[in-house]
Amino acid sequence: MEHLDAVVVGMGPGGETVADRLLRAGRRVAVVEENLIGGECAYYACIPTKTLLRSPEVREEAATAPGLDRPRLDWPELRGHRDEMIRHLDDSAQERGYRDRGAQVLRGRARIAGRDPWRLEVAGRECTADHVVVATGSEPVRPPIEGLDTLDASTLWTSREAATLTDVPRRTLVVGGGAVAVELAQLLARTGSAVTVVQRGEHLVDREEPRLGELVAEQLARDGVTVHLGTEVASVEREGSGVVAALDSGGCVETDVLVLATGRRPRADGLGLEEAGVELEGAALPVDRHCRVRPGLWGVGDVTGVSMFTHVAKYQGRVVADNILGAAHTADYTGVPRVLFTFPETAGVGLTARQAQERGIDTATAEVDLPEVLARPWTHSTDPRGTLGLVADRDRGVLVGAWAFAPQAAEWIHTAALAVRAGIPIRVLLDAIPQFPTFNEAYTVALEQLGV
Ligand SMILES: Cc1cc2nc3c(=O)[nH]c(=O)nc-3n(C[C@H](O)[C@H](O)[C@H](O)COP(=O)(O)OP(=O)(O)OC[C@H]3O[C@@H](n4cnc5c(N)ncnc54)[C@H](O)[C@@H]3O)c2cc1C
Ligand SMILES: NC(=O)c1ccc[n+]([C@@H]2O[C@H](COP(=O)([O-])OP(=O)(O)OC[C@H]3O[C@@H](n4cnc5c(N)ncnc54)[C@H](O)[C@@H]3O)[C@@H](O)[C@H]2O)c1
Repeated sequence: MEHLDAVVVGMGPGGETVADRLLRAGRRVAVVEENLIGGECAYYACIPTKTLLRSPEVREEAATAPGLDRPRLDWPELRGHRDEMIRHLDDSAQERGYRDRGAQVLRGRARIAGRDPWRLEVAGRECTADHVVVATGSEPVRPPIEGLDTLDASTLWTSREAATLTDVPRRTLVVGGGAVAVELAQLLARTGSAVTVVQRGEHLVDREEPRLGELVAEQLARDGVTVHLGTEVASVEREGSGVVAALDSGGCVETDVLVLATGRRPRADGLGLEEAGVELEGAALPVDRHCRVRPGLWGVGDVTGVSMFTHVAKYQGRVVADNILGAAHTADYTGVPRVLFTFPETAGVGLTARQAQERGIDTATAEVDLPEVLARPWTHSTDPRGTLGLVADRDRGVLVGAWAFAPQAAEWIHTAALAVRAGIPIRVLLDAIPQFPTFNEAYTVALEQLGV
């Protein structure tokens, strides 16, 4: 039986980051993937959705830029570009790339078959390793809606089917109100579907500042999306080629497709972890601050349940690779940006005002309307919009959170992300000199409003 330095189980962005770093350091590595090398992100999640959202965004920007007409959207062409971006669901080049770099590529579902040393079984083959990295991602949560089992794949989608869609449904019902629901609702509405969103929570994007949820709801209304808040789908029934969904608030929604966007759960079962003495925390693989589960066993990405983002999976991948290679690295999640690639972009980092108060922080907040205080929104669009909010700790004189709803917020939220992560004093931030005319200038105005 072959012995390796490390086996990486699951080749999404988390697993790929670890494998790449260990291979660069000359380690003997096997990578295991049961579906496509690149993971959910590359084929079914981040890449297709961001690709499909971009053309409608450009169209909107053109429509509000003086002297330009609203361009026509060619769906087959956009879909064709999406297909190229997701490599036509073909990872043979990725497999070849890893083999060329000296990695063993094992195709199939991995199972831990023993420990001391770690022993893995994949499609009837076994190997042992000093290190096993579990990077198996997450899967969609299926809510207990009566009648859901009677729907087939043509009428019941998860984000996977939505992100790889061929034809835009005439009517879509999106169940949920988080990142997946909002991005899909906007992209479907902007490519021609009549979209309804049914969200159980009282706000959209309910992990964020409630004000951000209001702004997102206003935007979806502009896009023609009907949003039901504080509502659940009680039951569904087939009717002809479509579906009728009964709402718990009374009334019903007729749709061609129902998309489940009700959260994701870490995918750690069936790996033989419990048999190896590892107890899961809920569905998540519990890791310490070095992303270690046990000596020689590591967890990376969505499976850890820490924060389900590609950038977090990649960060944890860097942390694990450093620790395996002997450079102790402790993970710190204080400045993780959370972006929705809607138009305008929606971004948050750090704590909401409520979370800060619950932690006993003497909290100061600010909210600025960007067109009121800046030149940039006006040079950018004839329909200038945008809001920036800040959350500060008065005693420490630092930012603990920020949120924004504005063009390009995905980029400039990183100013706040760095400030929160590094604890940059507000007096230093106030003495910074942001470029004129940019959205970044909003920080100076909002920081002054804090009065800290
Ligand atoms: C619609 C949608 C849009 C998103 N957009 C963004 C975005 O814009 N930005 C962002 O940061 N995040 C986004 N996310 C979240 C992002 O996709 C995940 O956080 C990211 O993919 C996690 O990476 P990972 O490496 O942990 O797992 P994954 O990408 O899920 O990869 C895990 C891999 O492990 C494999 N695997 C699982 N079990 C086994 C096994 N037993 N044996 C072998 N292989 C196995 C799977 O086949 C898969 O390829 C989005 C998510 C969704 C659903
Ligand atoms: N741009 C990005 O970075 C991006 C994009 C998409 C997804 N993601 C990540 O993927 C993960 C999953 O996203 P998500 O939006 O599926 O999950 P989520 O947990 O963020 O949101 C789920 C939402 O669905 C609602 N909900 C749950 N059950 C419901 C029910 N039965 N009926 C109606 N509403 C219900 C909840 O109130 C919640 O608002 C998140 O961690 C997210 O960060 C990131």
